[in-house]
Amino acid sequence: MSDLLKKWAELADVKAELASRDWFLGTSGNLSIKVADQPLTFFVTASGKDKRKQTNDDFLLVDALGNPAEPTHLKPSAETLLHVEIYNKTNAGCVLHVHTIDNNVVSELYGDDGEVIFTGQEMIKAFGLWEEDAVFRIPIIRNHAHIPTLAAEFSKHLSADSGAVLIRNHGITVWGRSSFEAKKFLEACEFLFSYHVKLLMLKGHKVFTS
Ligand SMILES: CSC[C@@H](O)[C@@H](O)C(=O)COP(=O)(O)O
Ligand SMILES: [Zn+2]
Repeated sequence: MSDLLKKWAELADVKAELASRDWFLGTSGNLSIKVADQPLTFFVTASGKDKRKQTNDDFLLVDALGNPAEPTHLKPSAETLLHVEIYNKTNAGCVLHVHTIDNNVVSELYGDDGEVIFTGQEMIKAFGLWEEDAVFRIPIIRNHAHIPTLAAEFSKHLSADSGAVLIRNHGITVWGRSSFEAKKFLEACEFLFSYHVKLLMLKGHKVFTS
């Protein structure tokens, strides 16, 4: 198998796994994997597709500006510019973006604070934070409809080779050095969001019934 096909297969595997979690509702979500550094090329999901389906049109190769790197009838994801920012500013190898109810609820709950903070939970070790009192922060940015504006705001939070940013009432974008790391980050984020939302709901319930 060529290196290009290996990258395609790697991204297809991640996509299938996220689909099995039902994280691509209503054609939402986009994924990418870096293929080469100089010049930058990466596979990104084609825009507007049902990402739960597996087809030969799932991904296309794009360049450092997010434009198709070879002739194709496919359109790169509407949010390709965010992927471009990540690959240009970090050593990330893979970028994952999903819309879930939990990530949207958390982004709205803490949107005015500009970040959500997690501490005292075993799961934050997934982000490489091993100290008992470690704190994990996820920035929350406004959901600008104008993608270059969204990408510019998103870009301010790109200082590490792995990380996560919530886009308010939209979704989460996570990146990692490898597809393994990006998926681990995404799963850990969604675990924390789901835990937090359930805890708040139960606490509210307790307040009302006690
Ligand atoms: C209901 S999908 C909304 C889209 O604008 C976008 O947010 C998204 O995640 C998918 O867009 P896509 O262009 O398919 O990558
Ligand atoms: Zn989106």
